[in-house]
Amino acid sequence: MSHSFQVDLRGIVDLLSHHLYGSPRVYVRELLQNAVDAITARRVAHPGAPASVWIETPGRTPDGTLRVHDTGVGLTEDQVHELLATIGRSGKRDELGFSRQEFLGQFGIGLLSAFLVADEIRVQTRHEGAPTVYWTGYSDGRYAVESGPERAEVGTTVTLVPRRDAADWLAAERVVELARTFGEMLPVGVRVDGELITVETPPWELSRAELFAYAQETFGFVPFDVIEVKVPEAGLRGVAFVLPRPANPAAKAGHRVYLKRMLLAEGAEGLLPEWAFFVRCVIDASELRPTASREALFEDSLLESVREQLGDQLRGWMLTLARREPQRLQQFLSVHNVGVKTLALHDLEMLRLVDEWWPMETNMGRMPLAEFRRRYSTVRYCTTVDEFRQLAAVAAAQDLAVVNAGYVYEPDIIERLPLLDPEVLVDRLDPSDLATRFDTLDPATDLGLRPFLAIAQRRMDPLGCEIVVRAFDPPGLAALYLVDRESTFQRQLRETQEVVDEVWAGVLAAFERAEAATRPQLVLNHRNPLVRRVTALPSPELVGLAVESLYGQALLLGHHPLRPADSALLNRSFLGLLQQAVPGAQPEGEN
Ligand SMILES: Nc1ncnc2c1ncn2[C@@H]1O[C@H](COP(=O)(O)OP(=O)(O)OP(=O)(O)O)[C@@H](O)[C@H]1O
Repeated sequence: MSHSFQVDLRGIVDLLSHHLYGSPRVYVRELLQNAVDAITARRVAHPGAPASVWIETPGRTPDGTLRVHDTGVGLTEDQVHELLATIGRSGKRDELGFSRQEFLGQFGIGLLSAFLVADEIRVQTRHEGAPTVYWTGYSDGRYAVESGPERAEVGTTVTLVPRRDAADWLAAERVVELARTFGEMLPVGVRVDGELITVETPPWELSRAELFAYAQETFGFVPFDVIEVKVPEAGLRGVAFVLPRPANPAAKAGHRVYLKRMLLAEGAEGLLPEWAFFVRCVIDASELRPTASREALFEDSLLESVREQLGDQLRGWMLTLARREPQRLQQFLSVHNVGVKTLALHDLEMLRLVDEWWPMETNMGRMPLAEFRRRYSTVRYCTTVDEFRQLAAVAAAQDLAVVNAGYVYEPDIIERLPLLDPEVLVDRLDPSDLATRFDTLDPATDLGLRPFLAIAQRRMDPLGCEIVVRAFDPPGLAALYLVDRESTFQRQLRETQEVVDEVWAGVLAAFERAEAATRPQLVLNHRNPLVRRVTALPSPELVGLAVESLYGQALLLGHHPLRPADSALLNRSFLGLLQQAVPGAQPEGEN
């Protein structure tokens, strides 16, 4: 023997209100949607049939109910039983059960959302050639069908008897606001208490000049540019507004999405590729699907294809700008370079665009990488801003052109340049290579410095640093602390070993190299007058203090991390020098 499921309507309404819909506000959307669909259905058979929807709010009706009237197709008594009173049954599917493309609704649950704000829903409806039917549904699951006076016109009136605690949701002001939010782009005129809330022209049909005004009114900014977008296979048309200010790449870009001209979401995600965070879109699509709550786009292969095509269109806009208005492209890049750089990591065209147009900081002035290559052939670069700041002037003085690739994605972009042209040479600057370009001293001077170097090296030994004296420009720079990449790695390795347990420390030890091969260098500049005086100091104690101070200053200048031993040294050398400098202090060796 077979039985039918029993449905507890209260449970279903609870499910809808707490788990499906974000807020009771959606009741306005669902009622508007049903009214518009009914008009669409009627116009299939009678294209000239009247098409209007009007809402009366409780303040305007004699019994304090909210009424939604439409001139749609109406329902017969049989349809009322089948469609209104059966949850999950929709008149908007074809014989095979597929949702029909011309309608907004598809799930057969929308009307239930009225129970979020009403205890009782009344439907008075007349289908062409059939008597008027009166249906009343209660939130406890009962419903009644009756006959009554004939409606003058074909169509439907849905009446909501407000639930006491939901009266706010039905107040005139709120209803106008919600009807406008959801329905202002609908192709059918909608009035609330006599006021027309639908717009004459939707944004995707506005002229360029009007679009700038629209963006200002809707989003509160004057866009950098407006881009028309289109994906015919999804019945999608719309506009992308380029933000005039940088957007946070981590913040999800939300777009105003309409499906068949009904608002789906003001902050819909997933419409554009993630990198396209520099635009806000307003689009309408007839073929994209909503989730059941109608608050987000359903993720399917069509949405994926839309994302790809919209991404192509935005990329195309940038490339056209590069060709026709390079100045404007540079302005755009100065605002949105992070987005474009992200794109350049995956896309050769974008890489080319960054290469040609994005002015990078270099120690020879700002210029795009392409120009840098034309002038200096090899793209030599620093990977941190600190390293660049420390070495830029010294490198320039040795005629070594260096790019500051210390900002996000720049090293990866530079490393990808050979994909554009295999001839391109890129080279990450190893600071210790710089020292090989410095001049060595003549043998006599070198010999004379031996005693000084012996004392200085003893002071540097506990710090694991090698001291050398070279001559280099600019003469104003007394000392440089140079760490090659390998020793930076080794230092990090040692620091990690100190904090991990024994097993890991053992594993990491396998990577450790002999210390001497990779010691950082403190390079003193013999062209600097102060350094020359320091090398000539008679007192070993003073030499030690001076060398320690130069070491500390070089560390600070290069923004190198200070270990506890370095901080202690800085402190000691500063106080030591102070003692030497302040008259009346204890003489050397008596402390
Ligand atoms: N104003 C109306 N005029 C004519 N028929 C209506 C009206 N409102 C509802 N109906 C009928 O009742 C059915 C159920 O409506 P309901 O809003 O619950 O679901 P739906 O619109 O089909 O789908 P969805 O859940 O996606 O909104 C509709 O398919 C339609 O046939």
